[in-house]
Amino acid sequence: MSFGLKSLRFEAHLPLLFHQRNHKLLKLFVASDRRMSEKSKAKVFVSRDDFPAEGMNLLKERCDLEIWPLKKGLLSRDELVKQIKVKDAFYIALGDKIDKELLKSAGKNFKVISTMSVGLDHIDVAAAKEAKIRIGYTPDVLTEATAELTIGLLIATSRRLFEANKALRCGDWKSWSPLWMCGPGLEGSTIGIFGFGRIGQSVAKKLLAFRVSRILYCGRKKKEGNEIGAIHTDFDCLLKESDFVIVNCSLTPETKCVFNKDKFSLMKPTSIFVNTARGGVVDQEALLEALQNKVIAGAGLDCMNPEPIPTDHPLTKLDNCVLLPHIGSATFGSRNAMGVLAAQNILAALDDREMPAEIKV
Ligand SMILES: O=C(O)[C@H](O)CO
Repeated sequence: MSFGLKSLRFEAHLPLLFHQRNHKLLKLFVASDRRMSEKSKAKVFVSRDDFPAEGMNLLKERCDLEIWPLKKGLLSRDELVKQIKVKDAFYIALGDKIDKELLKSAGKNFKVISTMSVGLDHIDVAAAKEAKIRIGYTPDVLTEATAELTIGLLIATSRRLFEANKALRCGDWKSWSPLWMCGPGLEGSTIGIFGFGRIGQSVAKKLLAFRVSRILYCGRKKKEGNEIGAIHTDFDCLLKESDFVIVNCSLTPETKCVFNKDKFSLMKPTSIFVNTARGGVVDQEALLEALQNKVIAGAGLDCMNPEPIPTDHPLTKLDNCVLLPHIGSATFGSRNAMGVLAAQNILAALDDREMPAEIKV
């Protein structure tokens, strides 16, 4: 009986012993797994140290980050060459140029470039594809912010907000004056939108609230305007007919410098030109001349060439030109969402999963 009891007691301890042994094994396994995953953590190079924290924190959980400190100055090409040899991924932004030569230096583990931008003109996408390197970008999350800024710039330019503000500060506001600081209004006007993708369409929808009379657009998308009554037209017709010409296309070899001297000369002398896309779409010298010679009435630019534009550039001297430092997507919400999406793109690519926003060529 007692033997039986002992044996029973012994047997009763068995699961415990088994559990303890397994627990030890489990602990060993977890430790070695942790060591392994630490050893095999993906190496990500981050091109500047002021990206929004939420996206960075997502990456930090799973990757070893090497972050370029801006106090060392802007990132050099040599540094990128050094980094692409030894990293698995790049987390970059607009100023970081990724060309074919650089991609040739990519090490065997390099898998993915994630840019915190919707524009891809700083990346040689075809060369990346050839090198089997995936590219993530950040569409959609900045559409509304950029469209809002476009409307803001349109009004700031046509209604001469910066000029009026400067005049007030200089003491040039002597009295209320019937025609002082007048400009064209949006109501009843014809708007021309060059590039009718996500941002162009959002700008068009917002403009309906201003009771514009017609919205013309040109670009590859021909039917997208139907729903809101916008009219697809050819480029020259858009320039000739519009009171406001808005650029919302991406910069590609086809759109490079499409706004040149000939095209500005087709526009109305009263028209306003607004660009929230890329400076490279415009022949800037031709625009400068058009503004100086009053071929067109004014321009509002959120992007130019180069960026930053030198502070003594002749465009900065013109009262009929409003310049903003590429802030189209600069709302807290958009920039944060862009940062998170850029991080999610990297994590997905490192796992060989579908990326939330991958550019396919
Ligand atoms: O391409 C982009 O994302 C914009 O130009 C910056 O937000």
